[in-house]
Parts: sequence; C-alpha cells; structure tokens
Amino acid sequence: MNDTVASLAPAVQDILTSAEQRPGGAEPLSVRARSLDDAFEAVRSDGRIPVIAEVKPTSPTTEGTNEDDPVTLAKSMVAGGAAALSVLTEPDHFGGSIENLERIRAAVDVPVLRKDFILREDQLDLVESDVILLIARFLGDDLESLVAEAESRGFQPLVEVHTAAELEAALTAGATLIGVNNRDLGQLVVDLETFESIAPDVPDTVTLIAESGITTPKDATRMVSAGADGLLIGTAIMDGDPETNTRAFTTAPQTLDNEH
Ligand SMILES: O=C(O)c1ccccc1NCC(=O)[C@H](O)[C@H](O)COP(=O)(O)O
Repeated sequence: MNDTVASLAPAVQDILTSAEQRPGGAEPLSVRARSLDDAFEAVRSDGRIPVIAEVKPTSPTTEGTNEDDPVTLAKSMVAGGAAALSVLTEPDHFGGSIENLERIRAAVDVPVLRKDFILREDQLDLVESDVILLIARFLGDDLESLVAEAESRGFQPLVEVHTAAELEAALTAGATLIGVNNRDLGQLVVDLETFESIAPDVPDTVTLIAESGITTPKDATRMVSAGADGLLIGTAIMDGDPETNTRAFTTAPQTLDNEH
C-alpha cells in the first residue's frame, strides 16, 4: 500500500480491512469490453456532457440505504442520457454486490464501471465489467502491474488519483483513463478545486474524469471547463429521480459563459 493506514479516515480504514479479506476469482477473466471512449464520443457528438452515473445504494458519507431495484435505477440513468454506468460491488460499506453488476450489465448496452476497492490481482476476476477502478493511493508499487493485468483481461482500467504524485504514478503505470477524485480519502472532505489543480498536468492523450462531489449542473459546467472529458456522479443522481437528475447533468452548459 502506498499510504500509511493511519492517514486514512476510519471509515476508509474499515473499507480496506474488509477489502483485504474478500476472496478473488479462481481464474483470470477474459472480457469483451464496451468502449468508454466511443460511448463518450457518441454523447459529445450529440452536444451533451458524458456522465458516468453511479448506482450507489449507500456510502460512509450518506444516510440510509436506497432499496430501489438496481436495474430499475440503472435503466433510469440510461434513459436520462448517461454515457456509462458505475456500479458499486463493495458489499460492506456501499450496499453493492457482484450480482447487481451482473444484472445491470446484462440489462443495458452502455459501458459499466466496476466500483470497488481492488487490492490484489485475483480480485479483478470476480465479475466481468467494461471498466474497472484502480485506486493509486492504495496500490502503490503494485499499480503498474495491476494496470497491465487489468488490460490483459480486456478491462479498461480507470486509475483514480487525488494528488500530483499519484497522477505521476498513474502516468508511469501507463494509465490512459484517469479519474481525479475530489474526495480526500484521508478526511472524506470534498473540494472541486482538487480537479482544477491537477487537470492542467494531465496529457491530452488521457481520457480525464472528474469524480465525486459534483452536486449541481453548475458544478458539472465547472469541471468540464477545467478539462474533464467526463464526470462520475453518484449521490446527486441517486438522490431523487435518477432519470431527471442525470438529464440535468448531461445537458448542463459546457462553458462558464453559456451558463443559464
Ligand atoms: O462516497 C463516499 O462516501 C466514499 C467514502 C469513502 C471512500 C469512497 C467513497 N466514495 C467512492 C466514490 O468514488 C464515489 O462513490 C464516486 O466518486 C461518486 O461520488 P459522489 O458523486 O460524491 O457520490
């Protein structure tokens, strides 16, 4: 691990303890992934913002659990124009499951990101998805090999970073899909300036996602203006009607000048 556990919020320490204990798959998967870049391009050519809408039943920073059927939620997000979906598979702190991801991926035709806390290679092999999250802060020296192993199975690895040093590590590991998490996993504080400070150092060849804390269409405009190719949005889409919420983000103005 790249970080001392003590520097993490207690909830994140718990998340990692249970992630370490979860088993992996028996054999390497072979995935035929739906292209995230193609899905983003299709949405962009329609004049909208590419949004990865997240099926997130609960989280350490959310009260209560959304008990709605995950497939119904996912279909609403696609109806609202989501370019792709993110599905939590972490069971102990986010109410996710492998089964949710399998059911959702079978029910929609957009790319699906598996959102979990992967610490070992065999944990890549629990379920097929199109994109898979790898968090630089937790993988340290293993990041490069995990990126390579994910790609060799056919996944598109999304490498999540929060600092300039983690961005450097992601680029060294060969990541071409990078997410800047506005949520500091040390304090669980969200600050959109995180994305704004890191984005200028990301090469144009990288597909760049702004993650977490995007709560209003104005925030979406702000992240796209700062260089985001796509946005990962969970809580603000889950809270209320997911179709209406997703549409509000995908149709937000794309430059600060054009804001309503
Ligand atoms: O969302 C949390 O409370 C959380 C707590 C501890 C570790 C990770 C956490 N979130 C993971 C995520 O990456 C978010 O679900 C995702 O970026 C969407 O964020 P948001 O739009 O702010 O719900």
